Amino acid sequence: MAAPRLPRLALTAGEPAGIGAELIAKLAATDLAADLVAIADPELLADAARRAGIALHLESYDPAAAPSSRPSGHLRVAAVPLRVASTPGRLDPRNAAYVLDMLARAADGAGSGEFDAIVTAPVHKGVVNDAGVAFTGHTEFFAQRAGCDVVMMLTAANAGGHLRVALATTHLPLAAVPAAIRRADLVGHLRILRGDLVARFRIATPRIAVLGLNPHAGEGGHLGREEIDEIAPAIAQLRAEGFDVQGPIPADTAFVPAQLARYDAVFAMYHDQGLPVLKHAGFGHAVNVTLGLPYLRTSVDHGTALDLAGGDRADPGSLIAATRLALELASPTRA
Ligand SMILES: NC(=O)c1ccc[n+]([C@@H]2O[C@H](COP(=O)([O-])OP(=O)(O)OC[C@H]3O[C@@H](n4cnc5c(N)ncnc54)[C@H](O)[C@@H]3O)[C@@H](O)[C@H]2O)c1
Ligand SMILES: N[C@H](C(=O)O)[C@H](O)COP(=O)(O)O
Repeated sequence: MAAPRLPRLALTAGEPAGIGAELIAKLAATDLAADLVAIADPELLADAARRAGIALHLESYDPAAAPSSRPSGHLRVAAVPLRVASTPGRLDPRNAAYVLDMLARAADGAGSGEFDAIVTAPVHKGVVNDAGVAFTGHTEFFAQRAGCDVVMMLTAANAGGHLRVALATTHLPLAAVPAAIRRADLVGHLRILRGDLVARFRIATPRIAVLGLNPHAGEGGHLGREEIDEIAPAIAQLRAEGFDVQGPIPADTAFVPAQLARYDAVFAMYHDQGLPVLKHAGFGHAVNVTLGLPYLRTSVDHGTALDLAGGDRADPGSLIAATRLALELASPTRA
């Protein structure tokens, strides 16, 4: 019997002034058995590899060629040209279009089944906005392009298991969060979270902890009403449908080990309620997964690290973990 085909993964190189190209060169230098296609400027990749002292052999990617694994140090590239030469550590809004072109190429390829999953290196949200394009992150970009609602979840290996933190809201100012905590949205996002925990993560009956928004989950309404008006009704609706969803749980104690052991995932109300805990536990090896897309997308747990760009100082641990997770979870869509 023929061996199952490896999933074909699109790797986007992210902000050119950051560490993305170096990370991709380091990933290519591993012996990870995968059908990897970098989406990037080939010269930028070659330059990053040289600066990091990595022997990288780039080949041009032919979408019609049979999927194949690659020898260590080899990488196929779907070329997207930089708009202007890039200097490590120096953002240039003129290259925002390059960043968006890479994401669009990956999204279109994944949407058409050319790629089984997308793995993204970090982008700089600010410089894309400085270029005049409203952009809050990959998660929202891919959701908008696919025309669907999504959930951001980060996962990290934890003593004896996995810490998974999903977010009710993503990249918005803290002042805008309370207005975004709405029963219907919470129900929709919890359905996506549960659906992908079952379908992709193979957890038959996921147990989900839903956090409160306010201190002590609102203290019975004395410290805020979102728990009473929006979060508890969303939980009650889903519990009536048979979901194993508990809460609203006070966020300050939700992450103590005895509590965490009861759940497969924690659903936090906002970015900096959930992600500092996850990154404290697993920074450098955790993975960001976008749930709800028609294809799989994983990413690193860190940013562009402009302070490290242009040498051999970036740790590729999270990109390697994101690639491994994509290989594990992606279902090949082509024969
Ligand atoms: N997946 C993504 O695209 C993603 C994720 C997070 C942040 N960002 C963006 O990155 C930009 C910079 O964000 P930031 O400065 O808050 O966070 P950052 O993660 O870039 O840097 C935080 C600290 O971690 C270090 N660091 C980050 N990655 C590292 C690596 N691989 N190896 C070793 N050290 C590493 C940096 O040197 C810095 O000291 C922002 O625009 C932010 O929006 C993008
Ligand atoms: N919220 C993510 C984090 O803090 O790691 C990060 O900003 C990346 O988000 P996107 O994957 O949406 O770009």
